[in-house]
Amino acid sequence: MREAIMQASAQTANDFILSIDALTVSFDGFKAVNDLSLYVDENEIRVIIGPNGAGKTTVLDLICGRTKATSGSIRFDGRELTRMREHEIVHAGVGRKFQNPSIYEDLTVFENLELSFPQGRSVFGALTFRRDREVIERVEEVAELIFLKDHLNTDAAILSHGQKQWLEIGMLLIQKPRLLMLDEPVAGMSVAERIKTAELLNTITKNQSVIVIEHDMKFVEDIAHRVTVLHQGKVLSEGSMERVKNDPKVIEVYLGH
Ligand SMILES: Nc1ncnc2c1ncn2[C@@H]1O[C@H](COP(=O)(O)OP(=O)(O)OP(=O)(O)O)[C@@H](O)[C@H]1O
Repeated sequence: MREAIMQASAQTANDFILSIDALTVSFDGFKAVNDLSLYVDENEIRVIIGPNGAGKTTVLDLICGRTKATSGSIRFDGRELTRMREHEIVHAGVGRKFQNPSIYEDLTVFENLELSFPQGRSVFGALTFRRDREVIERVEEVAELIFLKDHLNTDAAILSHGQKQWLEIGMLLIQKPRLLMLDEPVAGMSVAERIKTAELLNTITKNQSVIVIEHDMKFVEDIAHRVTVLHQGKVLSEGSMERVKNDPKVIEVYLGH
């Protein structure tokens, strides 16, 4: 662990797409994230696991600017995120998906994706912009990635729970984030949908990095390049799934239950 941090610190910040150093957030004196350091490579899938209340969601909230750090640094693509506002962080290339899908149920799959196309977010309203070839091609490309190419004209309301989750991932992908953060993306999905979601994440990390919070260990094994185990706001263990699942400290506080 110490070795990994020393190795990480020996590299320059630019070697990582995301470098978190000595990050702390205190809520009325309670440190939900406590002197945390975490480094994510380009095109890496990092999975964060840990018991309830370990600070996993808070870390994502800090990265996307929803929660402000008490101290420490979050550098993304060479920029300091702790001083930026939420929308500036989105523009810098960080996409975040929450647990419950927030799609427009009364619009079709095509329209949901079109709405999320960056140029669609004009003051004149997303639905009025011209459906030029670039938008249509990008929507179709993303729909194929998220397994919804044959459902472009389907109302989002009648999609399965898993398809809704994919649609929301697609709405983030269309903005080409360099870092995508997903909070329990396969919760409530069927086994077949979980397998396809793993396939989707493995495909997209050819071009971007992904951080996933997950409790489903089979899914973690299928996707993780590296796993970070959080406990009481700190890194308890980090490395390959194999290494982490055999770490006695991890078994004691998390996997053994
Ligand atoms: N805004 C807040 N104000 C006060 N306490 C908070 C706030 N946000 C989080 N906490 C506390 O910080 C701790 C970490 O919460 P967090 O939601 O990050 O944990 P988690 O690892 O994501 O847990 P879970 O697996 O249950 O989602 C918890 O004790 C939580 O109650």
